[in-house]
Formats: sequence, structure tokens, C-alpha cells
Amino acid sequence: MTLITEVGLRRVLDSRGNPTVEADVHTESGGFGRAKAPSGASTGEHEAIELPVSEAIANAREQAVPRLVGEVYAGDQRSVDAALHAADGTDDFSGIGANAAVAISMAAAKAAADVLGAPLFQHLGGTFRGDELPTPLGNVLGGGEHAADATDIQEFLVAPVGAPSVEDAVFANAAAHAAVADILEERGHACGKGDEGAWAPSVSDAEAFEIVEGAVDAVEEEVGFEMRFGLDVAAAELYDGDEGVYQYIDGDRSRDEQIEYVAELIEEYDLVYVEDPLDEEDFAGFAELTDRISTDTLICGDDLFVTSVDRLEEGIEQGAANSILIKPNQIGTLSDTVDAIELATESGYDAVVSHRSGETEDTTIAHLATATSAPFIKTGAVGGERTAKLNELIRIEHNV
Ligand SMILES: O=C(O)[C@@H](CO)OP(=O)(O)O
Ligand SMILES: [Mg+2]
Repeated sequence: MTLITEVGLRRVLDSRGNPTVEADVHTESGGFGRAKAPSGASTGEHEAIELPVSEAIANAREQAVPRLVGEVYAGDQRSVDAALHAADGTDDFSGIGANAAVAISMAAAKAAADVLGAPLFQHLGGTFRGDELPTPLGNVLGGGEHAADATDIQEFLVAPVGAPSVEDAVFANAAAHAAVADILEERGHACGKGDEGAWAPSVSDAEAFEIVEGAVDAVEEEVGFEMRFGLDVAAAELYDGDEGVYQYIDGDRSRDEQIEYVAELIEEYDLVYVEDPLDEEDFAGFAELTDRISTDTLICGDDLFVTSVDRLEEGIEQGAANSILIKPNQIGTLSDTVDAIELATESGYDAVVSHRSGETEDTTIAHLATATSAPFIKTGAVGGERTAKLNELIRIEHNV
């Protein structure tokens, strides 16, 4: 093992043009790792705290760097992450910022992999990992907090479940993204893209379902393997806690109506995946919906679980959802992230490793999904910060 000798922190750009934290970790034997923090727009109430970048960098330099340099081995991820927690001193990373913490945590893992001369997924998951690669969920149309004047449902996600390889899956998703554009043009809906590169037309959710279904059918015929689709409802953003209703452009839905609506959508469109169908505090509602639908559909908690072992434990106890979205910056370190994935897997919950709407060219999540044999990865369909991860998965598949 090799000691950390230097940690560099700087402000760099993310895909929305906002500043984010980049960390460099150097080790005694010449290992080097660099990682960047992503950033959410539809963030969960219980996520670890992202500090303004200059504050996160200043606090991490003062509190965390002295606990790492000359003190901790880069390959000892638990100690790296324990040092970050100790430096922070809070339970939500509001001391040094989850953005600084996650960048350092991931950069240390990359430095350790560099020392080994192994790909990051192998350092994180072991030598027998890398054969089972995740199916990419591709965001092809959406709105919510990711685009103004578009759909209420945040993300329509295509899922090439029958693809024989990651490479085929990635290209099928890109084809679906293009097919959505063709249908939008035919219907006269000129539009731009949202934060994750998905088309953001000013259409009703009902019309969006028709468009995405048409695109999925067309691509399925072209590629000759099964394509399905799913959603990130991001329902916490639609929920009005005072009124106790979900506010859609076409009217309000009560909690019961929301459960009914989502269950009907699953049935009608044979949805393979539904993320955050209910408000982030409604464990019981998640349980009710999960109970109602077939096990073939993943009901995934994002804002519900925020990659937290504590919240996942609560969900397991109540039978809420059958899948967890995994975002390292929601919890702040790789150790906490892997703990959540392992608890999920042991408990029969599928882990879906995810990007954020604000991203960079960092590819750590492609390796994390591979290392943990996650069945799905959600990382967009097109756009440089999205293709960075997708192309990395293709490289992992090709063993290069
Ligand atoms: O809600 C989500 O799942 C994510 C990523 O798609 O969005 P954000 O990063 O804005 O929270
Ligand atoms: Mg989400």
C-alpha cells in the first residue's frame, strides 16, 4: 500500500456551466487519481450537503487534507473515508461539503487503482468482476426540474433489456433518442434539450408516453432485441405537502390517485422501471405500490433513500420499493455508497448506479456499477458528460 502524499483541489466547470470540485490525489509510489463531484437539481431533502465550491475547497484544505497526507494509504478506502468523516465532524458533510468529500474519496480510489495498474472497477470490486455489465437506462425525453415548459414527469428512460452487449445497448439508446426527435418533428414539436440531453418538448405527459412508446417500438424492430422503457417521476418535486396532493399541469392527484395512476401506467406501458413515484417521505406509499405491481417492474427509491443505509433499512423494513438509486454524492464517500449497494443486494433490492443532472467527464460511476455488478446504470443517452460514462462501459466490455 502507498501513502497519500498530496491532495490538490480546484474549481472546474460542470455540464450546466456551474463550478464544481475537482480533486487530485498523489501517492508515495507515484500513483495518481483525479475525480470530480457531480451536482443535482432535483435533490432529495435528506442528501448530504453540497457547499458552495470555494467554501468546500477551503474547508477541505484546512480540515481534510492534513488528515490524509502522510497519514492514510490510498488503497485503504475505509480509512480515507473515515478521515473525511472525522475532518467533517457532522452527519451530513456540511462541514467540508459532500462535493469536496466525494471528489477526494473517488480520486483516492483512482490513485490506488493507478498504483496497482488495474482498472478502477477491479480495485473496487475484485478480479472476478467485469463480466456482468449494467444495462444503461437512457433519458430520451423529459422535463420537471431539468427543463422549463416541458413534461411534468422528469425523465422518460429507455431500457434495452434484451441487448446482447453494452455496446449494442448504448447504441440502441442513442437510436431511441434520435427516434424521439423524428417523432417530435413529425408532430411539429420543435424543442431543445434538458440538463441531461433528453428532448424537452412542451407536450403533455400523455403525449410523451405515445412518443416514447413509438420510438421504443421503432428501435426494437431495427435492432432485433427487446427494448422497454421506464420513468423517473421525481414525485417529490410535484408534491405539495400543505395540500397533500401531486400537482400536474392537468390537475391535482391525491396520494391514492397517484398510486393508482402509476400502477395503471406500469400496466399500460409495461414499464420496466419507475423511480420516485411518490413523495420522498412516503415509505408506506412506496410499499403499497410495490405490493401492487409485479416483481418484473423495478420501483426505485432515489430521493426516498438518498443512497443512505439508514433510510434503506427503513425501506426494507416497510417493504418500500424493490430497488435503490445509487449516487455517491448523495452520501459523500465511496465506502458509504458501497455499504448501501451491499445492503440492497443482500436484501433483494436492485442497485441502479446513477449520474446527476449536473455532470462532468468523470467516469467513476461506470466502474462502480461494474465493480458491484449493478443490473442498471442511469447515465443519459447523449452529450459529452453522459457519453464519457457510456464509452467507458464499452471500453470495460472490450477489456481496454
Ligand atoms: O433525479 C435524478 O435521478 C437525477 C439524475 O437523473 O437528477 P438530479 O441529479 O437533478 O437529482
Ligand atoms: Mg431521480
